[in-house]
Amino acid sequence: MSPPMQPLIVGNWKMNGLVAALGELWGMSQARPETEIWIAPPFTLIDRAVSLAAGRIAIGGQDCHHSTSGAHTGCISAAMLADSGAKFVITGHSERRTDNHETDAQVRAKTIAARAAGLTVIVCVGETEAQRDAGAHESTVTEQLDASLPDDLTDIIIAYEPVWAIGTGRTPTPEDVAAMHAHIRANLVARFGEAGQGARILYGGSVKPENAALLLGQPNVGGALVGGASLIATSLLAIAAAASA
Ligand SMILES: O=C[C@H](O)COP(=O)(O)O
Repeated sequence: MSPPMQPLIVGNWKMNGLVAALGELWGMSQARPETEIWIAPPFTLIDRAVSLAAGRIAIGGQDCHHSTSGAHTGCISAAMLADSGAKFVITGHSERRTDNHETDAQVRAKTIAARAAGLTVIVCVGETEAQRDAGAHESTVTEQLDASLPDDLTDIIIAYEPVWAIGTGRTPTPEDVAAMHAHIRANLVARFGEAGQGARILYGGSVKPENAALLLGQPNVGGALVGGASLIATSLLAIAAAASA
C-alpha cells in the first residue's frame, strides 16, 4: 500500500553548477508547482541558493561528515550545512560509496549526525548491475537498509537508486521498481512498524520528463531523486508536473 503523501522531487546537482546555474534554481522557484521540489547544489552554492529560493524550494547538502567539527580537511559537517540554511542532506549516495569507499556504518553515522543537526536525511541504497544479475538485488538493499539506517525513522527518507541506472539512460522496468519499493516498504515496516508504513521512498536513476509519470506512478514510489535532469529548470519542472498528474 502506498502512503498518502504528496510526491517529492529532489534534484541532486552533484559536482555541477557555477554561480550562473542559480538562474535555473530561480526558474524552479518561480514556477511554484504542486509537487514539492528540493535541490542539493554543490556546497559552494548553498548559501546563495538558500537566499535565492527564499523558502519556496528547500536547499540541502549532498553529503556531510559525521563529526560536528574538527581536523577533517575538506569536509563539511551537518552543523555547517544547517548553519548555511540547508534543510536536508543526502547520505550514502552510490557515488560516495564508490568514490570514497563509504561503508554502511559510515552512512549510518553521518545520518545520525545530520539528524542531530536538525536536517532531514535522504539515505540512498541500491544494487550494482552485477548484484542484480546475480539475483542479489533485494538482499543487497536489505543489508544496506539494515546497516545504514538509525534506530528510528524520524526525518528519514529512503532513496532507491540502482547503481546501473544512474546517469546511463537505463531504468528498471516499472514492475522491477514496484517490486523493489515493495521490498523496501516491507523491510521498513518490519523494523519500524507504523513509521515504516509512512516513510517516503524515492526512486532515482535516469528519471527524465519522458519516463517520470510511469516510474513515479508505481506503488510505494513517493517521488524521485534526480541527477542530470535536475540541472535544467524546464526539465525538473516537467518531472514535477508528471509526478503530481
Ligand atoms: O542523485 C541522483 C541520482 O544519482 C540519479 O542521477 P541521474 O538522474 O543523473 O541518473
